[in-house]
Formats: sequence, C-alpha cells, structure tokens
Amino acid sequence: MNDGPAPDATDPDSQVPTWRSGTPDPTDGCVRNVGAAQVRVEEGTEVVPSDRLLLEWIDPRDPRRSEQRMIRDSWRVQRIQSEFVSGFDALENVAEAVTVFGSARVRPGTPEYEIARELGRLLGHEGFAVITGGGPGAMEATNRGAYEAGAESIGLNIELPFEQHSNPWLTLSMNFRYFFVRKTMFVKYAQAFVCLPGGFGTLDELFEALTLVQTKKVLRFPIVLIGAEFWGPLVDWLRGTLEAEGKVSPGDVDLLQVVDTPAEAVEIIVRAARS
Ligand SMILES: C/C(=C\CNc1ncnc2c1ncn2[C@@H]1O[C@H](COP(=O)(O)O)[C@@H](O)[C@H]1O)CO
Repeated sequence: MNDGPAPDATDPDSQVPTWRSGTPDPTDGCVRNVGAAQVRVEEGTEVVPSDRLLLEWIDPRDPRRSEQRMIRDSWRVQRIQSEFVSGFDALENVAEAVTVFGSARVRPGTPEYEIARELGRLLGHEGFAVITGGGPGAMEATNRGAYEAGAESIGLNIELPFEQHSNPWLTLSMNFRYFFVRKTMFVKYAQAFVCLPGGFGTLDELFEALTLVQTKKVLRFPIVLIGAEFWGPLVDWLRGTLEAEGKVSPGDVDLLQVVDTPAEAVEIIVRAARS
C-alpha cells in the first residue's frame, strides 16, 4: 500500500512547534502565531512561517520532493481558502473603517507612539473602526487610541518566524498565515488608509494601496501620510523622478496626501466619507 511520501525530518513542513509549559504571558517573547493559533515555544525557537513554505523553491528534478510539493500545495490551497472565509466571516459587520499602517518598532511613551494613539482616538471619536496589523509599535498605539475612544479596534496579525504577539488593545483579533490574504482584508474593509512613519512593511503596504487606487481597483480611497518631514523626501522623489521620467502619470503622486497631524488626517477622511 502506498501511504504517500514518508515524513522527512529535514522538511520544514513537517516541523511542529512544541508547547512550552508554564504560566502564559503573551509578551514574554516565546509566543509564535501559527495560523489562527498562538503557540508558546522554547525561547529562540524559529517557527517556519507558512508564507515561506508556500514560496519555497523545490527542485522539480527531485521526484520525491516534487511529489511532496504537489500534495502539500493542494492542501495549502484549502488552508488559504479557509483563511479567506474566516476573515470574511469575522469582518463582515465592520461598517466605516480606516486601516492604519506604521512601524512595529515605535516604543510606548515616545512622541511617535502618542501621535499614533491620538490618531486612533480621533478616528474612533468620528465613528470609524480602526484596522491595523495588530502588532506592537504604531499598530499598538493606534489600536490603543481607538480602544480608549470606545471604537472597534481590529488587529490583523501575521505569522512571523520570530517574537510575535498581538497587542492588548483589540476588540477583534485575527491571525493570518498568508500576507496576501491579510492584505485583502486591510483593503476590503476600509474606506481609507493612513500611513505613519515606518520601514519596509509600511512601505510595502503603502505602495500596494497606491497601486490599487492608481489602477482603480478601489475607488474614492484617501491615502494619507502623517509626518511631512518623514514622507516629504519620498514624495519629492516620486514626483521628481518617477513622474518626471514618465514612470507614473501626472496626478498619480497626488493620490498621496501628506499632513503633519492626526487631526488633519482625520479631517481628510471625514470629508471624503461625507462626499
Ligand atoms: C519587528 C517587531 C515586531 C513584528 N510584528 C509585527 N506584527 C504585526 N504586523 C507587523 C509586524 N511587523 C511588521 N508588520 C506589518 O508591517 C507594518 C510595519 O512594518 P515596518 O517594517 O515596521 O514598517 C505594519 O503596518 C504591519 O502590518 C518588533 O518587535
């Protein structure tokens, strides 16, 4: 009887994180998101994220590995599908919402943290639910502000190989295996995007949003960048190089609205929502 490919100890797909015993503390650095589950692991454990397994190159000339890939990819499609379904189910009642992106590395108590918190608070007072990546830094601060305003505060977290926890200021918390599924939720349930200063993650999310608006996949969708000093040089480059060289159309860069304060950002969003 053929039971399919034998388990392979060197195959990351067969890695199952082991639970660590003890009192759970989601901030102790030993928690990893594995799909919808949160798993406490031995300190320093790297859990291979689902995105990496999905995107991993496998040599088709190795018949055993390529057969395994076929079976695993078919299974993965079911998982991806189920992730879409649970995301759509959980978020279907979200009314007006704003998705906020920003650095995971901002520390509580800093001016940047307080700006994000104020943004969450103001959006909440205007009746918007706030959606973030659910992690630390600017995400936490924005969720915190929204939570303090009594608004819906949503965190869509992602499986990462290292330290991971959802921030505690959420009224709805989800964890995704796949970046592209999570990104769909960021766009589908929001009427506007706000970007606070951030790194690669924030830039990735910003440019995805910008491309969707540029190609009219989403309509009437303000994209507001808070922090003229931080974003100004990027916007100047987009205008001075991309637009000047004809790599984007005149007007494309104007899809970005740069402001300095959360109040200005919220005013733009409220105006757009009312129009
Ligand atoms: C690096 C640290 C924590 C990582 N945890 C994250 N949790 C959830 N979402 C995240 C995390 N890191 C990045 N993101 C997403 O990207 C954006 C921020 O990335 P940046 O590179 O810091 O700009 C953010 O909007 C999230 O959607 C620290 O302990």
